[in-house]
Amino acid sequence: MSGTPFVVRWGIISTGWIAKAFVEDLLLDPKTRGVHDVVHKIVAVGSRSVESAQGFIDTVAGGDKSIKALGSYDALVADNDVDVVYIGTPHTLHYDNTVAAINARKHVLLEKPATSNAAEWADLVRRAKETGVFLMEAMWTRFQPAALAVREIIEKGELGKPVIVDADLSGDFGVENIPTTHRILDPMLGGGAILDLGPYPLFWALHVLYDNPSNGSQPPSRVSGGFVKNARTGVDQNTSFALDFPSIPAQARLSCSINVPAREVGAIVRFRKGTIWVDKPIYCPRGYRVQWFEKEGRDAVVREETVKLTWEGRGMHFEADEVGRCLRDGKLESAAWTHEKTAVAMRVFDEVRRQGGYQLPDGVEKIL
Ligand SMILES: NC(=O)C1=CN([C@@H]2O[C@H](COP(=O)(O)OP(=O)(O)OC[C@H]3O[C@@H](n4cnc5c(N)ncnc54)[C@H](OP(=O)(O)O)[C@@H]3O)[C@@H](O)[C@H]2O)C=CC1
Ligand SMILES: O=C1OC[C@@H](O)[C@H](O)[C@H]1O
Repeated sequence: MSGTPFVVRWGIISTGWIAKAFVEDLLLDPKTRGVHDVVHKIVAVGSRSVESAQGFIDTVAGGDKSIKALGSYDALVADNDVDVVYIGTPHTLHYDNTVAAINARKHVLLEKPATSNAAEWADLVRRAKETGVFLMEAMWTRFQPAALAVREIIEKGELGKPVIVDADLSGDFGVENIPTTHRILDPMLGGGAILDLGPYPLFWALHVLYDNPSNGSQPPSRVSGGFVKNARTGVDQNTSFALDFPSIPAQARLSCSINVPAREVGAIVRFRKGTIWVDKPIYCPRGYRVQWFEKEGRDAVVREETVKLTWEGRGMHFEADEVGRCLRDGKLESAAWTHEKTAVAMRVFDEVRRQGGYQLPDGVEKIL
């Protein structure tokens, strides 16, 4: 492919675990994944302390002197060389950090879950549109090869319509021993399974069912959820939620837990004429298996295919490339992971928390 690649000039907010993982992927040469139209440049890293920003640049970016170390998030969003801000702070800070970035007229990619609740997200979308900046939740799974392949299989129609999506994401965070101020346990930081892990089982449901042509972009007609709470802080610990999509008709049965490891099979999509098993971890599957049945209602397997996918890096660069292309093309929203999909997700989380009786402490949600 010829032509000069579009340069995306990133400013990074925070220096925690995910910021490191994202930046490591940004630093990979896009050509290693066959991408020639977009390149990524890290312009600045903003942290609550300048030492942490510099330490991050030293350890993650080899001390690259062209990257500015900034001692506040305000300085980061004010930097004239930054086009788009990546936000990797804990969930309940996403809203304020994004408002600051939008007010500084920066485009934004913000980590999942987008916000603490649906009202905050709706407000961010309104602000981004009014200001004319791009905004996307960093649902990286949507842009990875496995999600694209599953979409293609469904569109071919050989398996018929999806009937059941069964997906779980769990992780054992050692909840008995970690400090109660850890982001997975602290209600002030939106702790618990639903907001941290829930976005991924929900992603597979939205990708397969909400986005299914027979659904006509209808949100789930019913959300039924429940959970066991963590004894130390009261955040949701073992959580399940079911979503009905009557126009298909289909149902998603989803779950997430913070005190057991991920199960062997990540997501299972069941059709009348076959099944797709998505490998774990469901946030970044590097393979899947498909079975075709003899005919509808007969589960004799006539064909089976196991696919393994490989790429360099973790897989966050795929979403970064999408951001670059949207900015290059002057789009304010990704057609693949739209504002509305994030809105549906946030409404589901609100409803599951409401049914389970998990209210964030007063003042955490900036808009109710
Ligand atoms: N897409 C994915 O695969 C993943 C996404 N995430 C998402 O990323 C977000 C952050 O998670 P993670 O990186 O694991 O968290 P970490 O605790 O590792 O990092 C969070 C960073 O946010 C900054 N921060 C600002 N205010 C606070 C505060 N009050 N308490 C703690 N940190 C603060 C700090 O950076 P500084 O000191 O530089 O200001 C800190 O290092 C979450 O929303 C999570 O859902 C997390 C893991 C994987
Ligand atoms: O997004 C995530 O994916 C991986 C999990 O381990 C992490 O807690 C979560 O934030």
